Amino acid sequence: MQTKGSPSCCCSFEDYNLTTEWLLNHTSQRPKVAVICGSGLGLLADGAANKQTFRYQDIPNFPVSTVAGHEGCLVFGTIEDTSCVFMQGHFHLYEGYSLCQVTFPVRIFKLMGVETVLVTNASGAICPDYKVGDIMIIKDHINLPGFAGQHPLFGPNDERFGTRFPCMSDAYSKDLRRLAGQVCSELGCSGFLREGVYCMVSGPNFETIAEARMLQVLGCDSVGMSTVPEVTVAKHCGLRVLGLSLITNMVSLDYSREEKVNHDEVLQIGKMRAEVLQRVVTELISRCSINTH
Ligand SMILES: O=P(O)(O)O[C@@H]1C[C@H](O)[C@@H](CO)O1
Ligand code: HPA
Repeated sequence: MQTKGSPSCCCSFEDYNLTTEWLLNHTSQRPKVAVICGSGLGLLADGAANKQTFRYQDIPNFPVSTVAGHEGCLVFGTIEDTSCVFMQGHFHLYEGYSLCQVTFPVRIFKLMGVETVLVTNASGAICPDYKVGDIMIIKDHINLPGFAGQHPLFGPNDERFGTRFPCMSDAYSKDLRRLAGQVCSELGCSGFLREGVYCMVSGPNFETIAEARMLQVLGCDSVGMSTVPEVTVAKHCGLRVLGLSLITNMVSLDYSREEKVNHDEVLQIGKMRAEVLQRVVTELISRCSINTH
């Protein structure tokens, strides 16, 4: 693979194949569902049985996690009869990875036979009605880095994965969103369930107040530093996507507000909601292949 920071794709089809082959040779699992765990949400894998864990550093071509709250492990397992793979920790532009590296695992999952990707993250609330601890089903996203030329599909298009100009108006599966709503209400989460628009910024700094106000005007309900590249690449290669965002902090929209956000707080809220999110994810996986297309 080329060095970090390439402006366009730095991973060849051979790179993807090599990693896929390595994983297929090291596990008997053939996952149908992949779960990408956001900051502080690695515990989502705890609901799986028959677990087999690989450290990212031991998987050929895999990037490694450099951020607290991202364990850096790929966990295979089963939920009921569904074979799944969990990424305990994902990759970010702000770590110095190219978007091709950030999204590398998504194409590996596709080549392994995954059909559905469940992406989770931590985000700050722009919508003033939201509360810390809310779970937001992602209805749509704004790819702000994409507007500035940072896009995971920049560069020559590999038709083996998908078309040059993918449609993104239905990136988040309606069926899966409906199912997530149903599962959350059955598990008693309706009181803190939302559906909204997630905006990706590159980070690593949290937003200024002027930036936060701009995001509000743009129609964002929450803001974070991940997910959009993975979802874009997943949609490009025909995977079904569900996105769940945990609201870990209120973004300051007001110069008189004294609270200052920090990453420890983000991780702490993740811990607080990990158990309930784990139940939601486990239930969703056990039902998603039966109830949706
Ligand atoms: O990796 P995600 O998007 O879940 O985590 C958010 C964005 C930054 O990585 C971090 C900031 O606290 O949380
Ligand atoms: N802004 C950007 N990313 C985030 C935030 C935030 O307030 N909270 C968690 N990730």
